[in-house]
Amino acid sequence: MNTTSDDLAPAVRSILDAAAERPGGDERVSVDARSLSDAFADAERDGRVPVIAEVKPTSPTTDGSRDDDPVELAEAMVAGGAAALSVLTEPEHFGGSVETLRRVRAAVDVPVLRKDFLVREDQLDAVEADVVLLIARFVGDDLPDLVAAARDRGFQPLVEVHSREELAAALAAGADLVGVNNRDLGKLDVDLATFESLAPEVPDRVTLIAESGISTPAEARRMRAAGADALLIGSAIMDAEGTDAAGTGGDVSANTRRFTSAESEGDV
Ligand SMILES: O=C(O)c1ccccc1NCC(=O)[C@H](O)[C@H](O)COP(=O)(O)O
Repeated sequence: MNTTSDDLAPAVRSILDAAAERPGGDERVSVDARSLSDAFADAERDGRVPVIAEVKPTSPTTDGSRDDDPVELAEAMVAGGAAALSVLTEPEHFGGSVETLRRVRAAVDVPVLRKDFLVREDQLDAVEADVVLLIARFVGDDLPDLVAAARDRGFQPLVEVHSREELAAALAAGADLVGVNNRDLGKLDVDLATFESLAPEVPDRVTLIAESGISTPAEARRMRAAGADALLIGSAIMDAEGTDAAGTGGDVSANTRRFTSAESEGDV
C-alpha cells in the first residue's frame, strides 16, 4: 500500500497534503459512544434500510455547495429515517468543520461518524464522535495502531477499503466495521461493482457498509443484495445540484426517505 502522487487524483493529493498539516486536539478525548450496530438493528426492526446519511456541503466531485444550516440538514435526515449520520470535518475541500460535528452530535440522538482524512493519532482528539473513519489506503502500516488508539478513546473505528489488499489489512488490524468505498481515490471514478466484488471476502462477524455512488433506491437494493449491512450516502441526499442562489437545495428529509424505504412494499 502506498500513496505516491502518481496513484492519487490531484484533488485527493491536495486533501492529503492539507490533512498532514491539520493540528490534533489539545487533550485526549474519551467518548461515550452511541452504538452503530444497535442503530442498524433498530432500523432493520422498523423495516428501514440502515442508512448513514452524510452532511457533505461540497466535495471535489460536486458542482456548487449547500449552505443550509448543517444542524437543520442533520435533523431532516433523521426525520427521513437515517439510522446514523456522517459529518465531514474536512474544511478545505468539503466545507466541513469539527464545530459542525459538535453541533450536529448535540442536536441528534443517532450515532455520528466523523468523516475526515485522519493520518495521525493526535487528530483523533480534535472532536468527539461515535464513529471515526480510518482510510486504509492513507494510513498504511499505522492502521493497527490507529484502530487501537481509536478504540482506547471509546470511538468505533470504521475502516474504509477499496481493494482486496486493503481489506486484508483491515481484517488483520482487527476491524469489525468495514466500509467498501465504491469511489476510486486514484481516479475519482465510482463503480458499484467494487462493493460486489469485495463483499464475498468479508467475514460475517464484520459489519459491512457500502460507501459512495449510491444514487437511486434501485442501487441501494443492489448494494443490499450484495451483502451491505448499511449504506453511506452523501451526494444523492444532499442534492447539491438542486440548490438555489442562496445555497438551499432539495428536500433532504424526502431524499433520505427514498433510501431508507427502498425495501418497503410499493417502492420502485
Ligand atoms: O466525494 C468526493 O468527491 C470525494 C473526493 C475525494 C475523496 C473523497 C471523496 N468522498 C468521500 C466519501 O467517502 C463520500 O463522501 C461518501 O462515501 C459519500 O459518497 P456519495 O454518496 O457518493 O456522496
